[in-house]
Amino acid sequence: MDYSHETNLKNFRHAVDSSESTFIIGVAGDSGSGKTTFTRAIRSIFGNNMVTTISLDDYHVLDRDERKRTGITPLSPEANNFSLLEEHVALLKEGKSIDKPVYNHDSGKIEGPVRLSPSRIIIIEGLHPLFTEKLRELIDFSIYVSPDTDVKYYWKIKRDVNLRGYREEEVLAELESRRADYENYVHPQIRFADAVIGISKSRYADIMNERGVYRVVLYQKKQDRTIRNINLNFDLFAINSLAERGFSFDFSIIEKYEKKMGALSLDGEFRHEVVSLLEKGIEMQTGIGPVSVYSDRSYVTATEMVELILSWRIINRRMDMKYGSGVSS
Ligand SMILES: Nc1ncnc2c1ncn2[C@@H]1O[C@H](COP(=O)(O)OP(=O)(O)OP(=O)(O)O)[C@@H](O)[C@H]1O
Ligand SMILES: O=C(CO)[C@H](O)[C@H](O)COP(=O)(O)O
Repeated sequence: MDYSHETNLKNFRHAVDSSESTFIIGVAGDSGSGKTTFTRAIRSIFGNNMVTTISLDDYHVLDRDERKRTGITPLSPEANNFSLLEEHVALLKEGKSIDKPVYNHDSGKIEGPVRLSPSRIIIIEGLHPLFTEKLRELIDFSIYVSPDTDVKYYWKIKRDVNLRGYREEEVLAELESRRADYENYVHPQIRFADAVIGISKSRYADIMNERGVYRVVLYQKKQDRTIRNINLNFDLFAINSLAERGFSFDFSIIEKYEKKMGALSLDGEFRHEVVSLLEKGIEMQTGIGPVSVYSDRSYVTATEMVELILSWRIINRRMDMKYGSGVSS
């Protein structure tokens, strides 16, 4: 579908295309917490060629053997080159290319460098995107992904055993050996994030469910203004007569991380019609349509709802940076 005739010049696509600087999104969280999964969804919502992702694993300075020998975990600041990362993010923000190292998860070795030229949006995802003040200044919008321990352990074991060649006992031992560094160096970044995604077991499904059904709470700092409100469409008649799967939601304002935050809690699976207005809004703003990830589905999960809501929030932030209060004119 081509929405270009419906968009005025002040849309997200125009804001992104006409700007010299790169919009930087930081996605922080523990290993196996769902950062890559979430980042991949945002990329497909915005269009893969508009967004480049950088994994902060590439900024490890100790390879796997060195970490094993010294007992230093990848979560420790000593295992990572933050000054190179800061230098690179600053260059990318100015639209300049970088020569980036590469951490090879198969061999456990540091390789490269490879040349990387920035696209208009860059997502830096990893253990420490919000670790230093300089990084926090450079990042325009930040997300912390925070699944409960039982969910995280299940995901991490499944991923590392099936895709990274580890045995379950090795993954559990590794998780145990990282616990203190997680608490000391990774989790404290949560208070700097613009949005926090909490994930826990759904009341409608087991942790080990194939459809990805979880309870997801989106904590967000208050926004000064929105470019336009987009309704979610809870049609009670359609829900009563059509929905065959359960869901629930609630919203409250809570005091968290020393500030007031909105907490939107979504659980279960929602009829696709609920998010269709939101999808249309995103399609019009990005000039990409239909939002290909979910358009042909009867149901979306709470995680997918949050991916769409956060994409809308990112669009708002980018447009606000470009046009400020003149955005709706
Ligand atoms: N929202 C989700 N719903 C269902 N499963 C998920 C979700 N997010 C993550 N997973 C599962 O958890 C595994 C790990 O997720 P992912 O690779 O995204 O984590 P990560 O934070 O990027 O990890 P790392 O930093 O170690 O690369 C995935 O392979 C997937 O099986
Ligand atoms: O915490 C991690 C983030 O993905 C990894 O464990 C870290 O990057 C080291 O990778 P590997 O376990 O493959 O040596």
